Amino acid sequence: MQTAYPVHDIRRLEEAAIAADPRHDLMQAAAGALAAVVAGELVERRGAVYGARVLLLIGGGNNGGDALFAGALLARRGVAVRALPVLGTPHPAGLAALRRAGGRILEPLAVDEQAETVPQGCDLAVDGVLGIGGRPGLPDRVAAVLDRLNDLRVPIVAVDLPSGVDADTGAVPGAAVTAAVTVSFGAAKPCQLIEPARSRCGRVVDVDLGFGHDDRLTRISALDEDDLARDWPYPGVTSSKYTRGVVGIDAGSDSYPGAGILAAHGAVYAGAGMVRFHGAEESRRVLTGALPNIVYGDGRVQAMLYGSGWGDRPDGADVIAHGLETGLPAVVDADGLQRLPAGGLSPEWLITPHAGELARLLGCDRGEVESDPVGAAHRGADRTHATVLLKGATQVVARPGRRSVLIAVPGPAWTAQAGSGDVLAGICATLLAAGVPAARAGALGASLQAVTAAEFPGPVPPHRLAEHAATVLGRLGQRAAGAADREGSRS
Ligand SMILES: NC(=O)C1=CN([C@@H]2O[C@H](COP(=O)(O)OP(=O)(O)OC[C@H]3O[C@@H](n4cnc5c(N)ncnc54)[C@H](O)[C@@H]3O)[C@@H](O)[C@H]2O)[C@@H](O)CC1
Ligand SMILES: Nc1ncnc2c1ncn2[C@@H]1O[C@H](COP(=O)(O)OP(=O)(O)O)[C@@H](O)[C@H]1O
Ligand SMILES: [K+]
Repeated sequence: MQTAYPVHDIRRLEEAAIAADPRHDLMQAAAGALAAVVAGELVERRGAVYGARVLLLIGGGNNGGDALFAGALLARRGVAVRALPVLGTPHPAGLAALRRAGGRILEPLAVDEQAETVPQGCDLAVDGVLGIGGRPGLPDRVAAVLDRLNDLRVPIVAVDLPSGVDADTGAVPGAAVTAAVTVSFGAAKPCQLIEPARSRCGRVVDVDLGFGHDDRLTRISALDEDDLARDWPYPGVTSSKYTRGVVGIDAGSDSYPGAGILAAHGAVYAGAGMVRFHGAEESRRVLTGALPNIVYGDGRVQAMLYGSGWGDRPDGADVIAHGLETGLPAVVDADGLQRLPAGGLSPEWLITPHAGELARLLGCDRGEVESDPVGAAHRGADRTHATVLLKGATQVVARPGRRSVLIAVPGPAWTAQAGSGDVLAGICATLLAAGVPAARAGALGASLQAVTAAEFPGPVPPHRLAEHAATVLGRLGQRAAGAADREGSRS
């Protein structure tokens, strides 16, 4: 699990670290770590540090200061360092340090000349334009320099974060750096975890600056495959179908029978103890042949799924309202999302909108949701009183009244196809039926689908991907059992 903090919290952590030890010079520590990473890249890419040519892109804040002090350290190791001020007035002490070490400061040139100053044969560029003080987007003249670096295939090491991205939301609304490596100081920023900024970071090196923690921090916590393997509710030696959980599925319609079929595949292949199908007649006909283990009579159920493929089902709102009265946890997906009770749901319920569906719930544009998925997921949870899994390139889980969020393991965009959402809803309902709390169910379910798509890449249809998820769970379960055995033999 990796945890990022919003910029205002990172500033608080910095202040606390400085207050705790005023002599600890954070900028020198940052610059030292940055220089070491750049040196490592130079060795990897050209075999030696000495004699390399490095261009520093310098903005007017402390991010530029980090780059200048790192440049001074590199110059002392025989690197030909040139600094190009591209924004604002460069950090004066950093400039002086670079000069003393033998680095060259290029004249800030006229708007249309900046791009020409990128030297031929430049081995690497350092992006010290903007850090956590940056507003997203970069002026055209900086974009021109980046284009030139890109044309010359010069790799960029970003200082703290790639300049131009929105550090808190992960949005990339204008020109921005695409880094080969990002050297991130003190704590991870949300842009390291949220697309499209995440892909702009390249390899991330986290540098510890001795920041502490406190309970007021907003945590943006990203699951990894180890978390998925450890937290999945595998059957134990004494499990029965009831302890594993009975999933009730009310999904599909005569117009969209596939959704019911796909949701049932998701539930079965995610390991439900039993699946009771209460959905469309048309879906049933296929399911009896395809998945003969599914039952159709009324009986015990531990979690429900409503809404996938309902279309314009007229009694949908009543079905959900009745489900709420039973007190069982449930997933509400797709068309069910337009039929939520005015009084809201419950935090034990998981709703699974994509950006368009959440925008409709919030009465805003899809673009607004996509440009700040964490913020939008919060608003969705607060509005519906339910736990929200916002689907998309980055899958965010938010709980009502809670600022911290979970982010699922990222996966390839192969899952961006009709029917994936239905399978995912079935997977999440299985987790609820097994007793997993709604937030963890959303994060684990989305992670399983992503990890499966990464392991079985290509245009695999969603019901086949569901089958592959069973294979992945088998593998993860063995790994988790092995890890538990090793842990047991140590203690
Ligand atoms: N404060 C600390 O304790 C530490 C800070 N460090 C560095 O300091 C950075 C933050 O420094 P700053 O707060 O000075 O902020 P930045 O270096 O991100 O730059 C802020 C400056 O750029 C201008 N600016 C912002 N967005 C712009 C845009 N889109 N176009 C044009 N100009 C824009 C602002 O007006 C401001 O003058 C961190 O990212 C990190 O690199 C490190 O040295 C580690 C310790
Ligand atoms: N760019 C992307 N990269 C990775 N996964 C994606 C991307 N876009 C969508 N997904 C995932 O694909 C699935 C699509 O679900 P959804 O849009 O609800 O499809 P449907 O409702 O048609 O079944 C979700 O799990 C979503 O998070
Ligand atoms: K930067």
